[in-house]
Amino acid sequence: MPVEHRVAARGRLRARVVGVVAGRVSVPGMGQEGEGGASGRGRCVGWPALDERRGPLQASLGTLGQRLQPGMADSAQAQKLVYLVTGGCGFLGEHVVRMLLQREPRLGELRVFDRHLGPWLEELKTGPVRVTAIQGDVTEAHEVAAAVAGAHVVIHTAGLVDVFGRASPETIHEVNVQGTRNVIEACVQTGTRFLVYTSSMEVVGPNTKGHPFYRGNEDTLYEAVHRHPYPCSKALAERLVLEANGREVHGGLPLVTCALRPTGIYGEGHQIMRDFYRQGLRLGGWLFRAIPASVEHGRVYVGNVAWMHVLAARELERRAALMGGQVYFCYDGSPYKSYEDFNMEFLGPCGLQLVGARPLLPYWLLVFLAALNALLQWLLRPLVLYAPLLNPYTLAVANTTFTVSTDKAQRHFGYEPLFSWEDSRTRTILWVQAAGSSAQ
Ligand SMILES: NC(=O)c1ccc[n+]([C@@H]2O[C@H](COP(=O)([O-])OP(=O)(O)OC[C@H]3O[C@@H](n4cnc5c(N)ncnc54)[C@H](O)[C@@H]3O)[C@@H](O)[C@H]2O)c1
Ligand SMILES: C[C@@H](CO)CCC[C@@H](C)[C@H]1CC[C@H]2[C@@H]3[C@H](O)C=C4C[C@@H](O)CC[C@]4(C)[C@H]3CC[C@]12C
Repeated sequence: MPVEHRVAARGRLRARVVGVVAGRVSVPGMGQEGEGGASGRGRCVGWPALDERRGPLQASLGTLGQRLQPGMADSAQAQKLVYLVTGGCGFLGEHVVRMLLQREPRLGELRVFDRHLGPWLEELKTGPVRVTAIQGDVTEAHEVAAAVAGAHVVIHTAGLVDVFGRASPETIHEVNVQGTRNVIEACVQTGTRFLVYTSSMEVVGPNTKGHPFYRGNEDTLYEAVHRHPYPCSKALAERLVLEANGREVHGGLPLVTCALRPTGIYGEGHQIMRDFYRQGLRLGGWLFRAIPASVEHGRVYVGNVAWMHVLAARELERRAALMGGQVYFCYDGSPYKSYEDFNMEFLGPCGLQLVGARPLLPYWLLVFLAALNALLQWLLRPLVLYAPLLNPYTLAVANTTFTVSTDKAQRHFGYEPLFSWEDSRTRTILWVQAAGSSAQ
C-alpha cells in the first residue's frame, strides 16, 4: 500500500505525495555563448504576449524543511542530489525517470511529479535511490513550489501535447505557459538553480507558410510563425525559460536554464505509433500513403532524448556559462525519411504494408478532408469530442520537410546518442508488437 502524505504549507493543501519511500518530502540542500539562430522567437498569431496572464506565485515555502546553501559546491561533489522530473509519468518523462535511475550516479532522491501517477512507479521504490511520487498539477503554483523546494535540479517535461483539438487553446496555454512560469518562479523562490526544459522543434517550425527546414541547426534562419495553440504555447514557454537564465534565486546565486527541442519522438510508449499499428491491423494489414516520400520529417528515439536531458542536467553547473540560456535540438542516428516511411521501419516488421509509391489521394483532396474534419469537430463539439489524426495542422506538419542536422549538444555538453539506430529500431519494434498483441 502506498504511503500517502499531505504536505501542508501556509495551511493550504499541497501536492499529494504518494509513496515516499522513507516517508519524507523534502531533503533540502545543496553555476554564454552567443549561439541561437533558429531561435524560435517567432510570432504567435492571435496569442497573448508573454507578460500578459502573469500571476504571482502564491505559495510560501517556509515550512518545507531546512535548506542548505543553494548550488552544488565543489567540496560537495560527492553529495547526493535531489532531482525533480515534472511530467515524469508521460511518454518521455518515464524514460527520463528510468534513465536518471540508471545513469545518474549523484542521484540521491528522485521526485516524480505528474497529474496522473503511473502504477509502474511502485517497482522503482525497491532500488537504492529514494523515489518520491508527487501527484500534482503544474498550473497550481503552490503544488509546484512544494515539489521544487529542496531540489537541486528540475527537468520540466510536463506539458499538454495536443495538436488534435482535444483540449481548448486556453487549457493548452495554461498548462504549457503558466505551468512553466510556475516552475521557474518555484526555482527562484526555493533556491533551485538548474532547470532543463523540454521544448519542441515546433517552437521553430514548420511555420504556417509551409517553408521547408532542411537539415537545419540551432542557428539556421527560419521564419517562425505559429498559429496553432500548441506550438504557440511551447514557443512562449521556451522563451520564459531562456529569459529566466541568470535570474537570482533564493540564496543569491544565478538560475541556469536551457531548453531541449526534440523533433518527433518515437520509441516504447509512443501512442500515435501504436494507434497507426492498430489502424493498420483493422484495415487488414494495409496503410495507405498520403504524404510524398520526398518530404523529410525529423524523428528521434525517446531513449536518446531522455539521455540528452540527463546529460544536460548533469553538465549545467559545470558549463553554466556555455549552456545557460541555450537551446539544443535533440538528434541521433535515426534516418531522414517521410513520416509514413519512418513509421514503416517499425510497422513493416510487425506485418503491415504501406500501399503506394506515391500518395493515393491528390493533395487537394487531403486538404479538403482535413478541413472537413475541422468543421465536423467544431459542429460536433457540443455533443461529442471528434478529434481525428488528420486536420489542417497535422497535415501541414506531416507534409512539410523539417529535419535537423547539428552537433551543438555534443560540442556543449558531450552528448553522444546512447542508442544506435539499430537498437532504437529493435526496441521500438518489440514494443509495437507487444502493444499490438495486448490490444487483440
Ligand atoms: N512526443 C513528441 O513527439 C514530442 C516532441 C517534442 C517535444 N515534446 C515535449 O515533450 C514533453 C513530453 O511529451 P510527451 O510526448 O511525453 O507527452 P505525454 O502526454 O506523454 O507526457 C506529458 C506528461 O505531462 C503530464 N501533465 C500534463 N498536464 C499536466 C499538468 N497540468 N500538471 C502536471 N503534469 C501534467 C501528463 O500527465 C503526462 O504524464 C512535452 O513537454 C512535449 O511538449 C514531445
Ligand atoms: C496525414 C496522415 C497520413 O498518414 C499523417 C498524420 C500524421 C500526424 C498525426 C503526425 C505527423 C507529424 C507529427 C508531429 C511531429 O512528429 C512533431 C510533433 C512535435 C511534438 O512537440 C508534439 C507532437 C508532434 C506535433 C507530432 C504530432 C503528430 C503528427 C502531426
